[in-house]
Amino acid sequence: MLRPESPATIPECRAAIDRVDAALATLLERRAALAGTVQRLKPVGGFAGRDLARERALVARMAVRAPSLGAARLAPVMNAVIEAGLHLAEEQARHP
Ligand SMILES: C=C(O[C@@H]1C=C(C(=O)O)C=C[C@H]1O)C(=O)O
Repeated sequence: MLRPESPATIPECRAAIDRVDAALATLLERRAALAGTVQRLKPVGGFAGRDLARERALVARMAVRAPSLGAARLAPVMNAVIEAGLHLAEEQARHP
């Protein structure tokens, strides 16, 4: 995890945001790889095997760690993340 910072100027804030985005990109890449492995292991992978109950549960767990955003704001973010992973997995299944 990145250590918390309290930047005071716009350039400092933007530099701190860029550091967070770099960490997010690394985590998103790792997440997509793990979610892709799950798609290959599930009896029905990809969009056809979507598990909305699990998606709601992971959003609820994340909301505990991100209380300002809360589940309602995290849900569309994670929906986009999950769908990006499913699109990638389906593409990789078509072109291994
Ligand atoms: C990864 C899975 O497949 C899908 C993708 C998910 C995800 O990216 O977190 C969650 C649930 C499923 O819709 C899974 O079933 O665990």
